[in-house]
Amino acid sequence: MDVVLRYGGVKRSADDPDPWVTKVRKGTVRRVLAYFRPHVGKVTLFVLVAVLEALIVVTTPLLLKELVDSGIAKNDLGVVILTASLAAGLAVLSAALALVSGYISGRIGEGVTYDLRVQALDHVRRLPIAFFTRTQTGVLVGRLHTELIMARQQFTGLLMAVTSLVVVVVVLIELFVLSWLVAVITLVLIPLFLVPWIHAGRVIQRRTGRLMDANAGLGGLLQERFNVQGAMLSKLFGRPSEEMAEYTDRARKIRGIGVSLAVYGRLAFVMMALVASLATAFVYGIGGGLVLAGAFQLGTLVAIATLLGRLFGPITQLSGMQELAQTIVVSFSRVFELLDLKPLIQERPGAVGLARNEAPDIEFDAVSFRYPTADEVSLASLEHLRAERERGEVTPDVLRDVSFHVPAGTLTALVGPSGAGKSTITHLVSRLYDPNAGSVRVGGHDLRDLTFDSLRETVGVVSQDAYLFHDTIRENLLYARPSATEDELIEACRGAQIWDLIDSLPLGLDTVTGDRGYRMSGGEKQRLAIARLLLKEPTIVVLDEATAHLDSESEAAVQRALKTALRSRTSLVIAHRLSTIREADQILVIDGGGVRERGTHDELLAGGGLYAELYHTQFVTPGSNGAEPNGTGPGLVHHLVREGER
Ligand SMILES: Nc1ncnc2c1ncn2[C@@H]1O[C@H](COP(=O)(O)OP(=O)(O)OP(=O)(O)O)[C@@H](O)[C@H]1O
Repeated sequence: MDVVLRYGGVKRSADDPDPWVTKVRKGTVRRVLAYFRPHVGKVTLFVLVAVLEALIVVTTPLLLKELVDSGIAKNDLGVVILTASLAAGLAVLSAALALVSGYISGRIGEGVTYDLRVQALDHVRRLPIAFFTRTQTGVLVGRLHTELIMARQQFTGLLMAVTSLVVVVVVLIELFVLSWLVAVITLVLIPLFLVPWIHAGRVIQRRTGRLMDANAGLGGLLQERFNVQGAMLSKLFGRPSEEMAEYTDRARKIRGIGVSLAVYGRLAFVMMALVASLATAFVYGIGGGLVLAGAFQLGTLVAIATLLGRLFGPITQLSGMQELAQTIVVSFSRVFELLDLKPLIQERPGAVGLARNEAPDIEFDAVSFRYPTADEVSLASLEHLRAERERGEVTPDVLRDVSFHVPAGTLTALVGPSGAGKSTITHLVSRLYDPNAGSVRVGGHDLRDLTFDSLRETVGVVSQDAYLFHDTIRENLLYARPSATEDELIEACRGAQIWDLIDSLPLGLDTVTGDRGYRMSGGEKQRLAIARLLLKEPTIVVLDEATAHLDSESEAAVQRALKTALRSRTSLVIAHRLSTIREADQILVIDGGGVRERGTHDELLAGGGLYAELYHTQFVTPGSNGAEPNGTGPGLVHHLVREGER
């Protein structure tokens, strides 16, 4: 049977949209325990140390008993010194053992969390791009990082609770041996002591869950708004006062929960100390009477009082044990949820590599494609909006029966209206997605038969908005080929027409590009991306030309860089510039998910179809931006876009 738990163990209904609600599947506990298997040696050692610690806890009161009854009462200084020294020695040993058990529990907790984290990171890395397009980054990072840190902390608590269990059992046995009456009274007092503690504990647990929600909410918002693109959008379009009000509101909520948590935390400890003191006073009262009545000696009373002082701490730890265990199971099951997500795109066993020496051709054979639905690729709990999923989302066909051939070493330009499917075609070439019908072949091999490594080496992609890591130019370039020498880096930068700029910077290749490359201009970023591509030396280039207007100097530089990049490679270019379109060996006019026209610029013009019609209205009619002597400007494509939107 499936169990629905709120993070931290409070039950909620199954249809509760709270992101902290997690369905814990049957068998999860066994799966969690499996992670302890490699650490069995350490767990055994930990239990042994716990038993030793418990034995010290119960031995010290016996020494005190001897000190009082055989030393002080019988006026024997030797016994007093011996028992006091032994008690001091045990105290030192106990402190040392506490350190050892802290170390072992840390090693176990960290070890188990490490294993799970590495496994999860490796798995998420393999998930298809569709997963990342659906998932809210902040929530994913939270699950792989923050929640696991929390689980690790709970581990330490749980292992401490194991020590406490041993201590409580041993102390109770000794209490019975010393005085069954006091032991029975203690057993009666324990529930009295536990009720307020458990109540405060539940409130704390609930509010901690709410605090995590609130923190995650603010964290997600900040991640979205404070990255460069978010900050830019908010500066250009944002409503500062409303945004500030939202931050303040969320921060206020966190403050409110934080204060109440501090109060409840303190209250719990005050209550614990109070009940423990009351119980001790009570036991002293009864025990004192029993000593006077001659039922037992003073030393026994001292031993009992000392034992009691050591009983309540471990009991409080034990009371939280179940919730700690539940929290661990829930955090693990949230990671298991990710691990159970099967990557849609996988390398098949026996996949082959492509020969690297010459450029292969590309062939689309009756390809149909629709983007995967949320249910196929992601988890509802990682998506911010779940409306689509709840409505039983169906995704429409984006490509229908697309067939074309890009001969080796030639350039094919894709043009067409916005949303026609051009980018989707390029995604299929780099196998970001697999087609639903038909096949995409490179060098005669279906992409699904090739190894990922081989495909990555063969296909190089330059997107419109080139992504750069927040690192130096050098590191960004080396990402494509870590073994590249300084000379190779410079040569690639020269080929990409970016070397003069880099050379003029005070730090040269060691200049930091800024978050997502925001310190570079659009043209510079694209040229850096081209340099990265040149270093990688792919035999197929997939390029999405920038639509943004560059100044004529950058424009010319990008064009020259592209010439180098595309030379003797098989190229598929989403073309936005007339110069590229004119130079293409073949133009495919994509419309409504299919190839509407195909041919060279001259053939298509001569054919008098849509392309020709658009070319004439856009470039030849009086008053248009016309002849475009340098062949730049996205006029034709923009016109095609408008046509597609009509
Ligand atoms: N990740 C995605 N998930 C679902 N649908 C998508 C996704 N990406 C694109 N689409 C849809 O697929 C269709 C084709 O999009 P695509 O990006 O291929 O068009 P395009 O021709 O490249 O357009 P543009 O010139 O505006 O970039 C569009 O209707 C788009 O909304």
